[in-house]
Amino acid sequence: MTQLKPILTHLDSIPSTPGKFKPDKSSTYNLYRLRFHPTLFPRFTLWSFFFIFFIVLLIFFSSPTNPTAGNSRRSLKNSLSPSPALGPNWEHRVRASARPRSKTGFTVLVTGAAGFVGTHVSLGLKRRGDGVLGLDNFNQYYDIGLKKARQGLLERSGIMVVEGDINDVVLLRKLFDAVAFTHVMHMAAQAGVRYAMQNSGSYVHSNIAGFVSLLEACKMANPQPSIVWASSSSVYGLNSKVPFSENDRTDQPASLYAATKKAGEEIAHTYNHIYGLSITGLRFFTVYGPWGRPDMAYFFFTKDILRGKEIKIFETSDHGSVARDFTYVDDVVKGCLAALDTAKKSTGSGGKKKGAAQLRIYNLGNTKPMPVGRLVSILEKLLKVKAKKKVIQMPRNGDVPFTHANITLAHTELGYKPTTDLEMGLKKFVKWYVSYYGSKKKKSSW
Ligand SMILES: O=C(O)[C@H]1O[C@H](OP(=O)(O)OP(=O)(O)OC[C@H]2O[C@@H](n3ccc(=O)[nH]c3=O)[C@H](O)[C@@H]2O)[C@H](O)[C@@H](O)[C@@H]1O
Repeated sequence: MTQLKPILTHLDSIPSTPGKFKPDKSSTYNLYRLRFHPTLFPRFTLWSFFFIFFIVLLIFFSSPTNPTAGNSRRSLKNSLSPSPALGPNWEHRVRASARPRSKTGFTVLVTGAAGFVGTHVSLGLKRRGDGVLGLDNFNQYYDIGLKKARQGLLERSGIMVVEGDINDVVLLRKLFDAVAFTHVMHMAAQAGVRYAMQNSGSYVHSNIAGFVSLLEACKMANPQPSIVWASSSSVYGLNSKVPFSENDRTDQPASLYAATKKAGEEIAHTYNHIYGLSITGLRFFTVYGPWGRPDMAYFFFTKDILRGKEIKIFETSDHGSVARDFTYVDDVVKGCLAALDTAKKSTGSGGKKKGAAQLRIYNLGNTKPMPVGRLVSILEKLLKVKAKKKVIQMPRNGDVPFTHANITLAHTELGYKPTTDLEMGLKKFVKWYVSYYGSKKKKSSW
């Protein structure tokens, strides 16, 4: 993002429509002279060749026809670009945002703070008096307008969201220099199961390289923070034993997304083992709710039902229903905060381990899997619109036929107890959706 700026600034001075370009007199005069001066002709040809080549390059790098490619280029730029000049005023705001209300409050860095769960977790922490600093790269995976609106929500609660990528090591160092974070709530990720078939690089960039970059910053910090991060139910992959328990095998992921989350769990093990970082991974089960992600089925089904557009309901190859353990976001937030509250301190400092540290994994699900068809009929009832449904066989796109969480461990150790059923959760979602987009079709760009 930061490296895009100079290019965009430059582009600002280039007319978008050549016909609208009004060169000043001197340049017209010079061009005139260049064009008709016989000795300068070869130089002009060379010059114009370079100019056109440069313009083509600019167009190629600044206006991707393929948002996917644009995304990965943008992420790459984020990681390579120098951080913006971050002055004393910036540091002052960063510190103010991260300062807890009481001495016992936590000082938390929330990555992916403008994301769906990141926003809710940030608000939950702030509400109870913890200091929260957000970090988000505002990538183009889905409507940036929605992310900016979430940022507005956070800012109104006194939470600053720094715009930057977890791969930006200079920025991370600045943040950790400015604030002694007691905890890191790591929610930043390339989410979505099916999109991995379009943009594999962004999963590696955010979920693997980005995670390592963040852990590097945490390991060097003094004191080291405790880390809670978002893993995924997708790590259970093609397992058929239900419900899914934390000690079940997780070695048959069905998507690259799942594979990168599984890799994250192994990476967490390494940083815990070598550097004494206290790390807790939370396996979220299809989290939904207000301010949700437009790429998720419940969200775009709502949009399409309201627009009278056909929706596709996946079924298994033997015509069985596909089911998910849909989990309401407020329940997940409670699990996240409980994980933070029970996290022990990291034992190392400045890159050196001083003793064994805590390493945990928990399922945060609802324990009541629902067929996708049932999700759709609840939406139809709430929206008072009949959906145009088409049942098709689940494409080979990384989806798994069902998920079902065993939450005994989270219940015992975190006191986690989901209380929102799908009807109630979708009712809250639809209420938000209609207030945000209107009951007709407002521009949700997914
Ligand atoms: O639990 C998780 O770990 C994952 O949950 C969701 O992934 P998913 O459960 O696939 O959620 P959706 O993409 O919203 O799909 C929900 C259900 O609708 C189905 N579906 C999806 C799309 C569609 O057009 N039709 C359809 O029937 C899917 O097969 C799935 O059963 C999130 O998108 C992931 O980021 C997250 O990590």
